[in-house]
Amino acid sequence: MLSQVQCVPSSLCCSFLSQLVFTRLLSENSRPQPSNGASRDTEVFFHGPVHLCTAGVRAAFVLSTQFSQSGQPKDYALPNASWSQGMLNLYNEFVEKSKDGTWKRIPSYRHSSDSRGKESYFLQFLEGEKMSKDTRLFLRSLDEEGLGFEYVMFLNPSEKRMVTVYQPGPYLEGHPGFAHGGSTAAIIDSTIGGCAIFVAGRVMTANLSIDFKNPIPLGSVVLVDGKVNRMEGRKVFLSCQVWSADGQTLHAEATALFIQLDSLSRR
Ligand SMILES: CCCCCCCCCCCCCCCC(=O)SCCNC(=O)CCNC(=O)[C@H](O)C(C)(C)COP(=O)(O)OP(=O)(O)OC[C@H]1O[C@@H](n2cnc3c(N)ncnc32)[C@H](O)[C@@H]1OP(=O)(O)O
Repeated sequence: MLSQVQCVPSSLCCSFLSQLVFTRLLSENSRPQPSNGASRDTEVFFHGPVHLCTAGVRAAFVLSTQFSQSGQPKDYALPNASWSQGMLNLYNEFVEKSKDGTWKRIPSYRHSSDSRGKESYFLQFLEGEKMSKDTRLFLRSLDEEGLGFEYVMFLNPSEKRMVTVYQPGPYLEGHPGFAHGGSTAAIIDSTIGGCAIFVAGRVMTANLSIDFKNPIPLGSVVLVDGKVNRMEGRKVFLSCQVWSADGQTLHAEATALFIQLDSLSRR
């Protein structure tokens, strides 16, 4: 694990740069788009066939990490090589529970603009808004598998409940060996955010209160279990618990208030 972590910064850097080069070789519509100014630097950096070859290999890798074989945006809420056996076990458990329709796996994309179609809530959320292709969803912002947020959400519509099977990676470190509390807040916010969206459509977090009970070891697997408790007008009240995979350790408890939005146009 250590060697993997140590080699990642340069690998991420290469990946980023080769993304930029690759976008120059593809049509304007290809993703990801280079950021402003960076492409000029990249042009200089990648002079010469060796660099271009390296860039091509890296670009192919990056492309394969962002698109499925069908050319559709990649769904990141599916197993990958970084998932531990514990993560796979819980995933399989919920896939099994989904067979009778009680639970439903929620697909997860890197860009809000990829999340179109009937599964999408982003489209509904951003209807009429400009959907940028230059942004990334926070929890899917890293290129390499296993370094950040590895997770899959399952929705139980009748219970208004969302469970996230979550494996925090080494780039989420706070205290040595443990997940940063902010990363835990982010996965809680997203889990209950999904619940609130299911119940109330366009919402934003107004308040999130977390009691951190036990630190979460990096690389461990936890269950983030959130649900809607009640709605009062535009206010959606939720609660959430974060448990170790074996159910023996309560890592965190949270309550939250989400507010249903009338419109984003005034923002
Ligand atoms: C099938 C489904 C699949 C889904 C699959 C999804 C999977 C993937 C999910 C990813 C999900 C990402 C989830 C990220 C969620 C963010 O992280 S959102 C980002 C963080 N939040 C923000 O930036 C919000 C900033 N705040 C604001 O914009 C505004 O303050 C708000 C929250 C929209 C509220 O403003 P407002 O609409 O003007 O409402 P306002 O009149 O102030 O308040 C309404 C009521 O709420 C009360 N209230 C407001 N704020 C508070 C507060 N902090 N405390 C207590 N009461 C409050 C007010 O007192 C008022 O009460 P009443 O007088 O009606 O009784």
